[in-house]
Amino acid sequence: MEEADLFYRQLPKVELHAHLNGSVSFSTIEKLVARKPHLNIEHGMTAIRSGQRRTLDECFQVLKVIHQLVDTEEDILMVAKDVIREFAADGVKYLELRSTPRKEKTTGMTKRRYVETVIEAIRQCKNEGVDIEVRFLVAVDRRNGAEVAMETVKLAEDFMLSTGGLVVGLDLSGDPTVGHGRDLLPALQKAKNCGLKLSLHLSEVPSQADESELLLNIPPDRIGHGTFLHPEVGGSQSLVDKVRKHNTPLELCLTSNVKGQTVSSYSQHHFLYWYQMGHPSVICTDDKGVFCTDLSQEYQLAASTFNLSQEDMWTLSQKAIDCTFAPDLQQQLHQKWLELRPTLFQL
Ligand SMILES: CNc1ncnc2c1ncn2[C@@H]1O[C@H](COP(=O)(O)O)[C@@H](O)[C@H]1O
Ligand SMILES: [Zn+2]
Repeated sequence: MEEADLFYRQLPKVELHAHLNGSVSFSTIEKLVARKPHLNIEHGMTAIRSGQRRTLDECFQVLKVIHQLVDTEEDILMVAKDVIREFAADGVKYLELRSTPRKEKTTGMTKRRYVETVIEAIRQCKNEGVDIEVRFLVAVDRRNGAEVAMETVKLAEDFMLSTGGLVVGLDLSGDPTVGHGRDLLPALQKAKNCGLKLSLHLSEVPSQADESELLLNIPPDRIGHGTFLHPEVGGSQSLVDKVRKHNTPLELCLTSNVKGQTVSSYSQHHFLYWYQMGHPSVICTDDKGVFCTDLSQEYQLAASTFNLSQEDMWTLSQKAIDCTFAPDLQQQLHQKWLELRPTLFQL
């Protein structure tokens, strides 16, 4: 392994934006395919390799293929445990996973059981001594509308209260070209009021300025992507001001945006805009399986693209601790970072 690779792998990291089914690795896909040969799914259908580009719409098709492969309780348990172990092996010390409980008829289990299964995976990894803290965000898929969103919020609230703090929040995701955030506002507001933290995908595609304006008024606790918020790309100063006023951290996923073609190249990524402003910006993977990446690679890409030093990247990873939805763990994580620092900078 090259020295730079080793540095980014050993760098302790925080992952805040990872969709469970988008994070399924090649080796887990192989196990799933072996369980379901009749589906005739090949790996080319579940991932977008280096140098390949897809439209965002095609990315959602890929996620649908993965959903076909991950459709029983055993699958979900295996996938969640594999994903957690892989993040841990990549040097992630704190992970916030998010996933959408699917309709009972597509998985044979209730949405409640779906969430319980992911929680079980988190608990099993903890008992096995995997060196990572994991928290969970229940995801609302915007394509399913207001009523399902409200049900999901209730489910998330129940789990927040019954899991001793493992469920910390709610994610809003799904195809950004479908539906309007306005309809989901009551559900999101309710989530916020009952103490769930909110991470919302905002302005992932152009022409969502109105929706973003509305959703930023809630306000969310973190923003996923925010690709088109700033004026240079069709957003507006008023959107930027809102984000700045609340100091709302952004979850930035370089490879996801480049492969999904909402950003034309790494050097054009809006990471630079926010980072230069000193705004809290957290590098994340989004869907490490689909986009064939991992968090160390994303850190390394940001460093090489924007000419940042290892020291800069250290600071970026350390600051991400303050953006987690687990305030009870932040002090302990800072301590861990301080303990690990000497070994890293001796390389
Ligand atoms: C690429 N950009 C993206 N934009 C918006 N939503 C995305 C996404 N990538 C993934 N998801 C959301 O995560 C689900 C898959 O994981 P789970 O089944 O929930 O674990 C997708 O169906 C979509 O709702
Ligand atoms: Zn996402």
